[in-house]
Amino acid sequence: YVWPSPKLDALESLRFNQDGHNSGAITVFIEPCGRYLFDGPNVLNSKTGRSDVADWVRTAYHDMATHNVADGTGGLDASIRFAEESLRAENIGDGFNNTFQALRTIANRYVSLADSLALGTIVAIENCGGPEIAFRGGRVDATEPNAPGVPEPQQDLDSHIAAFARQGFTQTEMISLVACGHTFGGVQHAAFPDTVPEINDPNNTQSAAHFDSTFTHFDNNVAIEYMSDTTQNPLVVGLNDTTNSDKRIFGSDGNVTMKSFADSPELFVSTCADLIARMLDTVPREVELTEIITPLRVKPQGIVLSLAGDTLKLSGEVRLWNTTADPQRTVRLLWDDHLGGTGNATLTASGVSSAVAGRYNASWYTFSPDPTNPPDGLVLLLNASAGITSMRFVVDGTLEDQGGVGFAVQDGVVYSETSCSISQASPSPWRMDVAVRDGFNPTRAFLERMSTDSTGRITILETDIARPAQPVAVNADYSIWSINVNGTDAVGTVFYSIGYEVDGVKFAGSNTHFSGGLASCAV
Ligand code: HEM
Repeated sequence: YVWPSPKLDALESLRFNQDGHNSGAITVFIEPCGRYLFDGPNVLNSKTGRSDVADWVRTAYHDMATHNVADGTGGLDASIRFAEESLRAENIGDGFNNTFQALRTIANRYVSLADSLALGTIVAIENCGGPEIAFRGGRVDATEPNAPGVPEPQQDLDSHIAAFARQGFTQTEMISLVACGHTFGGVQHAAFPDTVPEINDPNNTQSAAHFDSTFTHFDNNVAIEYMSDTTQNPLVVGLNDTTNSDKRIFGSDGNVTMKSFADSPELFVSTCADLIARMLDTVPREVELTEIITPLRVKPQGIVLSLAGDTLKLSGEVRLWNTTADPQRTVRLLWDDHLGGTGNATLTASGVSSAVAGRYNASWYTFSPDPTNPPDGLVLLLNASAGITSMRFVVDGTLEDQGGVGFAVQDGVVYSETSCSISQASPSPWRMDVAVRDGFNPTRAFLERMSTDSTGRITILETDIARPAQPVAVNADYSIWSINVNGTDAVGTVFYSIGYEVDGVKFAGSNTHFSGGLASCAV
């Protein structure tokens, strides 16, 4: 895709900025793989017998398992967040709540809760020994619970085959997908007291009986231990044969599939990569997923423009995919302006990141002319009359301009540094000044504020900024539109971006502002 595309940019960042610079939003919960959210931030390897990875993978399956291929209902749509669904007997346990407590933090206006569940599952599996999994975005959060339909261990083989067929999977795929999932985690005493006894182990305080000996990591031990009769899988060797669903499922083709997985880790890896991707891409019929998201080779990030008098301040970074730090590399930014001119700056290395358990690396460069000297050294100063229309990069002499289209930048509506604090009351009212470029002619400008609706979906509330009858010119090229932010809207924890509409097309603000640090309007 071509940058900028706010939704794909946001999904791509979560997908591919996994560790290191500008990353960690997901991996903080699953590195190391023995982490468990309910332990709090200081415990690296849980002594509960639980892990976030296992909770997320199980949540993804249970959320998807409501799908009905015949009528296209159900699927991965975060409907399991509704208490009515998560409290059903088929969804016993606190793992679903745990999962959304963590992954809700990465959801935003571009990333639905369902996409965050898919992203979390993929990033967790990739970083805990598993394969790279193709990711598509665009899942839509359900507004109500789905019909029941998650398989339960006491059900017979025929009903499991029928349940997976309804979800869109053959019997062989059922065997495989259960093995791919049950390489993580186990069965807990609290949820299944008749299947799993209490064991009073200080290193397994929730008495979890694990499916294989490497329960925080993806590997084919679930198959090796099953085939060699050394398995402790409580759904295979449980005392109550009625709940030995893995035994019935794994053995249902004479162990052909499980033997093939025990014999070939490569086959297990490739089969699971395909089936987990299909599981995550099983969505209600009306949902259209994006293409598989691949990393942009050169990607600007965090581009911010603001106006201060006759100067436009530009800050941001660029990520060079598939590169490592290299002091010899030179990266230059060229920007084209409204007057037909071009500016340029040499960028400074700002960090490195990695993804998919270190299989990919990226290096980052900041636009800051002098990163060690804030605040002035952090921004490039552009002449406001000339402005900016698009960017290009030159990496070691090679032009990077997205095949000639450049990296478009919009300077028609920007935050103005004349924004100010009206009073020190608490919450303290403030005035947001928005600078609108003469001739840009937006039909509307508005404040955007992230909110959640009654079903927990992220929405954007808009407040129109009135077009002034007599616009105040801030310089020869920009006029100010203002809005006062008062009352509870002005509390310092509420952040606003600036949206606008041109020729019937809405543009979202990319960076946020709040009352903190503003000078007094009176001065
Ligand atoms: C017939 C199908 C299935 C049955 C009957 C089944 C049954 C179970 C049961 C009883 C548990 C214990 C839950 C608890 O104690 O809270 C469990 C855990 C788990 N299941 Fe399944 N499962 C099935 C399919 C799957 C599939 C297809 C996946 C994913 C691809 C999956 C992933 C998991 C994971 C990761 C856990 C561990 C959760 C943890 O340790 O917190 N399961 N499953």
